[in-house]
Amino acid sequence: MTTIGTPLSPSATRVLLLGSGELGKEVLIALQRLGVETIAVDRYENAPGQQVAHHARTITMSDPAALKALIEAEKPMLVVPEIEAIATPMLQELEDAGVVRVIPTARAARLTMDREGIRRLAAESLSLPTSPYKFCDSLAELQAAIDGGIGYPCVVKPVMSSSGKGQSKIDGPADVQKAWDYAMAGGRVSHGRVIVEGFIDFDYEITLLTVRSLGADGQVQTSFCEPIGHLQVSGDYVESWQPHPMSPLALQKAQQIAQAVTADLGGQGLFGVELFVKGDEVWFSEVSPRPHDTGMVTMATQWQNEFVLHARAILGLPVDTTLKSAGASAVIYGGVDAKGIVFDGVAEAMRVPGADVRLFGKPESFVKRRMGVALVHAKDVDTARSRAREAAACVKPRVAG
Ligand SMILES: Nc1ncnc2c1ncn2[C@@H]1O[C@H](COP(=O)(O)OP(=O)(O)OP(=O)(O)O)[C@@H](O)[C@H]1O
Ligand SMILES: NCC(=O)N[C@@H]1O[C@H](COP(=O)([O-])[O-])[C@@H](O)[C@H]1O
Ligand SMILES: [Mg+2]
Repeated sequence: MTTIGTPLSPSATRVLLLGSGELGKEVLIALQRLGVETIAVDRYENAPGQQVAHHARTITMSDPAALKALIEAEKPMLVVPEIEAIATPMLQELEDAGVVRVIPTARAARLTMDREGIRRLAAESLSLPTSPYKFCDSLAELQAAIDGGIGYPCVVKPVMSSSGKGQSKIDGPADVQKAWDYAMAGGRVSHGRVIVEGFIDFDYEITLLTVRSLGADGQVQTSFCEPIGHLQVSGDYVESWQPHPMSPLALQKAQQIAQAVTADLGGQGLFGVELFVKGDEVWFSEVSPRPHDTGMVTMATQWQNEFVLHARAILGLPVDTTLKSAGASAVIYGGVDAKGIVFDGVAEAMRVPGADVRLFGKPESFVKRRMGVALVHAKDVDTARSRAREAAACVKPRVAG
């Protein structure tokens, strides 16, 4: 039975988020609405989620000692990782010692923290279809992996990175050195290791949001949201839409893959399972054991968006993954390198039929930093996509003053 206490009192249900960017901010809002006491942690001050939580803490989350000290001091009921770059072996230690429960599990956070853990689990332990791949620790190893079977074109990524940071496509021998150097500069934590993957020439790619929640019988049950289609540029998402049409066979395979990988990772919560699809063929790409950036579209399309679903699932509450409307999201990038920027054109964006805008409130903008998102609901996905692009284009970030 789920019991929720009163925030800021001895009975409080305390939840600590490790990472408080745009995704964490919405999870925190969902938790606040349920009367949960929230602690928002990030690597820098005034992160989006820190602006809406009861408490804000700033630490180096990849430092095991700092992480342990924080969790022991805060004594949360649940620790919810929101980003990959966390000292996950320490989370595992604390979970094993019974100090905290990690969402969905410490093992899931550890395996998905870098590309190697989750790829080996999916391809080698669960025998799920993936692109061919090799892990390499030097430029020479990278070249040997390509020559030894991965071939061209291929994709190189730092083992620890997200949102496409340090990722590039190699079309031929002339690109190899550049891809290696770019990966070395782009990882979240300095690591000399990369994955090189054979390029999958997919028709489309989706995120299948998958929820592990408790049923009335107290057993974990798995539910799926409608597939989310998305468009990525340089490994970073720029547009997403829901529902994405799929053949019955491809959808069935996608759900089977999502079921297998989330069941193995275990625990309760929402997962973003990334899949490539060509005809009826489906490949597993990766999984986030937490809300997914492309899933921001669910703020416009579902009765319970992905953040509400995550909050409810982790607390043992029932979930409903039903679609409310077709819709789309389009990313608003910073466009400038500056602190304390301002946004013009928000009203114009909101005048686009069915449109809404989220500005994340990040204290510092970079040209390619995601600062906001346009969300649109419409009668069909094509209309929603063009309106979301139109709304996002109305918003013009600039240096203040
Ligand atoms: N093997 C591949 N074949 C074809 N395209 C690929 C391959 N690997 C990655 N991509 C493209 O690059 C995108 C980003 O890759 P991936 O999801 O591995 O990176 P990421 O940095 O983890 O991104 P995010 O954190 O946003 O999920 C994919 O969504 C896909 O569009
Ligand atoms: N693909 C993963 C993803 O979208 N993660 C989201 O981006 C934030 C980091 O943004 P930042 O790099 O701008 O600080 C994370 O905190 C999370 O909300
Ligand atoms: Mg991805």
